[in-house]
Amino acid sequence: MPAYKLTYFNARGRAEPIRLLFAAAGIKYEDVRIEGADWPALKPKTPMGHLPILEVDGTTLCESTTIARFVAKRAGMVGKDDLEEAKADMIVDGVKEVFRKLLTMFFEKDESKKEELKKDVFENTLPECLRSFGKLANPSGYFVGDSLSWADVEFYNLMEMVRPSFPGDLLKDNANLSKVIANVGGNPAIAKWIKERPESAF
Ligand SMILES: N[C@@H](CCC(=O)N[C@@H](CS)C(=O)NCC(=O)O)C(=O)O
Repeated sequence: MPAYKLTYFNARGRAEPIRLLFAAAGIKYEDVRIEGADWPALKPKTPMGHLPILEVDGTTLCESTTIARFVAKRAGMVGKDDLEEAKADMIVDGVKEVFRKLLTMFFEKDESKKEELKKDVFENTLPECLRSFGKLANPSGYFVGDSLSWADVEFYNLMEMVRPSFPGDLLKDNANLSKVIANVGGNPAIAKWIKERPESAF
């Protein structure tokens, strides 16, 4: 059995979709969380100078979406054929667009600019994304086929990130997306991971 070692900071951030996928697949891995103080020494040893990285069978992978796709492939969670795979990729790329805007907002130092970005994300980006995604998810609550894929997991993770700072229920008029959330959150292995995972700010 391959040995997997995932290295990131003690945060959910860009590593959490990968951890959720490992959990869903029941694949054992080492969940290494480094301290900020240890990063300068590790950085030059990583393939592109950032985290997360995944070490597997003597190869070190980086880029969180690449790693998530790789784990999803090993778990049989990318879709049944190339069209389903492309649809799952499309959803994940859409999720990452929103994620990028959220990060820009979180790290903005100028308070008035931050407020503007926040308004734009919550009044435009997110509602538009949810409207589109709601039409792309099927009524059983999956983006592709009739079982959990990494697209569902990435979407779930995005919603976990935005929900605490969004006033009201983001998905109240969106039955398909509510079902996606229920399918992912109700997966016993994922629910167990969420209950037991280490505390982290983000
Ligand atoms: N596109 C990369 C971005 C990775 C990235 O920016 N990682 C941050 C942590 S979330 C990092 O390593 N920051 C420390 C640094 O760049 O020195 C990915 O998705 O993995």
